[in-house]
Amino acid sequence: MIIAENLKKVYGGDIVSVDDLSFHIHKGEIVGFVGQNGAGKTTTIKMLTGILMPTEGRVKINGFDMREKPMEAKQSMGYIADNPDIFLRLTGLEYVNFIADIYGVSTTERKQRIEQMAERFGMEDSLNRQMVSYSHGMRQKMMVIAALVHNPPVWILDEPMTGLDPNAAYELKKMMREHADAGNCVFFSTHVLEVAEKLCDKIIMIRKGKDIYQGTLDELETQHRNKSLEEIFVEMTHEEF
Ligand SMILES: Nc1ncnc2c1ncn2[C@@H]1O[C@H](COP(=O)(O)OP(=O)(O)OP(=O)(O)O)[C@@H](O)[C@H]1O
Repeated sequence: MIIAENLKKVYGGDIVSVDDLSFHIHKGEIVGFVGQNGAGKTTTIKMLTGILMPTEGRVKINGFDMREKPMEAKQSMGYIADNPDIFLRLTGLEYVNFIADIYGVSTTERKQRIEQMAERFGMEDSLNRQMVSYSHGMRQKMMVIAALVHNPPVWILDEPMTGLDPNAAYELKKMMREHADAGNCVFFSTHVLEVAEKLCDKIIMIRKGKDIYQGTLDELETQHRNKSLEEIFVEMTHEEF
């Protein structure tokens, strides 16, 4: 459902942020994307979502090539950026309706989805307040609701748990599992290794823009006997200064 082929991104002519990165994410999978600060996770996610054009390589979402069929590719995905501080003058409901209008979601469908997700995140009573008055976590919850209001098959989430309280994080993890189990896929970046450990079918670990591991956590732990994921991560992403 997500195909990244030989992705490369060079900023300003000489900063190689992502370098020859390839992966496939299939139906039914939750895949965690991990790596140190500055490893190239957000840059990769921006290429997957069509926000940034790759310097080299290509992206396919749900069978649609991002260069040739950008509208179809984008229609197939729900994307949560790493910063929820946008459109703060709108109320939560106005923001979600604005996104639902862009995707052409019918009134009945959006009402049902907004109500259902607002209830799961405990946001029912805050939908009519301006987002400027929200806490960071509440803004993050609205980003999740808006990103999923068109019921996209492919979810691409950049550090989605940041700022969420334990209840909301629990709900989102449950939603991710339900979504994958229904024959869709979820790709998300995280610094929280316990989340990756508990939730993901596979992980992709990158270092300086290159992948250093792709596969299941079981395989990784078998390769590094008697070590925790944290110890393995530190060992594999360690840089010589
Ligand atoms: N607009 C830009 N111009 C120049 N360099 C950039 C730009 N955006 C990112 N970079 C560089 O690309 C590299 C990867 O950055 P990126 O934001 O993709 O990392 P990340 O893995 O998401 O990091 P973090 O975990 O801190 O969010 C870093 O060296 C960063 O400085």
